[in-house]
Amino acid sequence: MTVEDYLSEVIQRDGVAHITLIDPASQKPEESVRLAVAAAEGGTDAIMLGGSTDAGGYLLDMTAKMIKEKVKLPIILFPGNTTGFTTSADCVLFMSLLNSRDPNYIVGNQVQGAFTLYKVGMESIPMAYLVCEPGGTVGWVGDAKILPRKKPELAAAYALTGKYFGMRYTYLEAGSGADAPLPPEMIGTVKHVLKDSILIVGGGIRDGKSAAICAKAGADIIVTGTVIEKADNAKALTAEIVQGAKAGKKA
Ligand SMILES: CC(C)=CCC/C(C)=C/CC/C(C)=C/CC/C(C)=C/COP(=O)(O)OP(=O)(O)O
Ligand SMILES: O=P(O)(O)OC[C@@H](O)CO
Ligand SMILES: [Mg+2]
Repeated sequence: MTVEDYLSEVIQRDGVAHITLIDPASQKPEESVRLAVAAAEGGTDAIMLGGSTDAGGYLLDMTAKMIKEKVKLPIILFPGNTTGFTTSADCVLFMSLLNSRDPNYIVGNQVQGAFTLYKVGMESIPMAYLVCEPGGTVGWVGDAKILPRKKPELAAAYALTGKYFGMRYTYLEAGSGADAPLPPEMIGTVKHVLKDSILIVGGGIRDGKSAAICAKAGADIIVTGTVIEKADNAKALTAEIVQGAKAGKKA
């Protein structure tokens, strides 16, 4: 089964899926494996690997291989540039930062990576990546024209543009470690125009309650990274966030 079909099944079954983001550059591969195992035990649905600085290469490759040995969940690449590719994963989010001012993040990195992807034949999912306020490191690195939280219709216009380009996923990003998750009004406005297209929401989600709010507002997939990397008990916190999201969707 493709990763895309697997995630669609999870969303069909539970209303929402949860993905754990691990930045291979933030810790040694052994520590990333420990986090991935804890997240899997806590009920996450997939592992995503990526970072906006020092995005890939040897550490990414080692981390993906070692996680694959211990965790049965799909490993999805979330590349900051072409170094974010490794054949040791199952799928890549082939994304365009649509609200970037830098053509390299809209299409340039993708052109550089296209033939690698063609030759290895890895599954890829076309995705509109939209960086919203505050935007964090990725907003700076990706030279984004940050989408204001109080103007959800601007984010919705970008999301529709991605959809009309044929992108099946849209990722509404507040930036890793954002003080607060994106407002439900923004998530709801974007999901309203996307209809059946998949909406990922991430950045600043730290507990079950905020995961529930994002899911109820319209997120199909919730991503958490920073909190899990910093948690004393990554398994328990993942379980709280996963259960919060899934219960929130049904509420
Ligand atoms: C498809 C290909 C080959 C490349 C895509 C290139 C694009 C569009 C990149 C977008 C801009 C960018 C730098 C994205 C990185 C996304 C990412 C992995 C962010 C999250 O990483 P964390 O480690 O949580 O946070 P940091 O930002 O602190 O690293
Ligand atoms: O690290 P956090 O704040 O959970 O953000 C996750 C993800 O949206 C970052 O790309
Ligand atoms: Mg990082």
